[in-house]
Amino acid sequence: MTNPPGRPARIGILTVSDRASAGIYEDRSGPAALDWLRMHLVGDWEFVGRIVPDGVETVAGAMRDLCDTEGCDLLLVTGGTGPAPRDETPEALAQVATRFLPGFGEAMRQANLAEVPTAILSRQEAAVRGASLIITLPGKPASIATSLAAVFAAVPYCLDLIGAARIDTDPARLKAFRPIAA
Ligand SMILES: Nc1ncnc2c1ncn2[C@@H]1O[C@H](COP(=O)(O)OP(=O)(O)OP(=O)(O)O)[C@@H](O)[C@H]1O
Ligand SMILES: Nc1nc2c(c(=O)[nH]1)N[C@H]1C(S)=C(S)[C@@H](COP(=O)(O)O)O[C@H]1N2
Repeated sequence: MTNPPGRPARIGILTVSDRASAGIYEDRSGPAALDWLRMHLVGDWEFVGRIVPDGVETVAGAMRDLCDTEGCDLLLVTGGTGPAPRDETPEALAQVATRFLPGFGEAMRQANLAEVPTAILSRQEAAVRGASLIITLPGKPASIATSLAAVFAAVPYCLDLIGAARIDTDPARLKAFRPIAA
C-alpha cells in the first residue's frame, strides 16, 4: 500500500562529524541512511540533507532548522552519540525534544550489540519534536542499516500518531505495523 495523495513526507538526514564536515573524509553515513530509505520506502517522499560538526549548538541548530523550517516529518541523525567529549548529539536532542521514546534506543543498541560489543557505548535514541520524529544513530556507516532495521516497523505508525505525513514501506523488505488500519 502506498501513501495517498497529499503532502509527500519530508525526510531529513543530518550527519554529525567533525571530519566529514571539514572534508577530511567523505561522509559515508548520510548516504548509507539515504540508500536504506530508498530501498525500504515506497510512495512519494522528499529528502533534505545536512552535514555539521559535533557540538550542542551546531547539532541542535540543525535539528531545529530541519524540523521547523524544512518541515521534516522524520529526521535521521548519524554520529556524535558516543561517550567522547566531542560527542554531544544526545545533549543537542535534549534541547530540542518535546518527548522521548526510550524503546528506540533500547532496540537499536540491542541489535548493534549483536554485531559489536562497543555498541553499548552509543547513546542513540529517538524523540519527538512537535510533529517530527528524530532518530539518532551511531556514526559508523555499518551501524545505520542495523539500527534502522531494528525499529523501522514502528516508524510509519509513530508518524501517524504525532500528526506527521504518512510513509509506507515495501512489505517485501520490511513490513510496517499499524495496529489500526489507517
Ligand atoms: N559520517 C561518516 N562517514 C564515514 N565514516 C564515518 C562517519 N562518521 C564516523 N565514521 C567512522 O566511524 C568512526 C567512529 O565514529 P566517531 O563518530 O566516533 O568518529 P569521531 O572520532 O568522533 O570523528 P568525526 O566526528 O570526525 O567523524 C570514525 O573514525 C570513522 O571511521
Ligand atoms: N553496529 C555498530 N554499532 C556501533 C559501532 C559499530 O562499529 N557498529 N560503534 C560503536 C562505537 S565504538 C561507538 S563510540 C558508538 C557511538 O558512535 P558515534 O559517536 O559515532 O555516534 O557507536 C557504537 N555502535
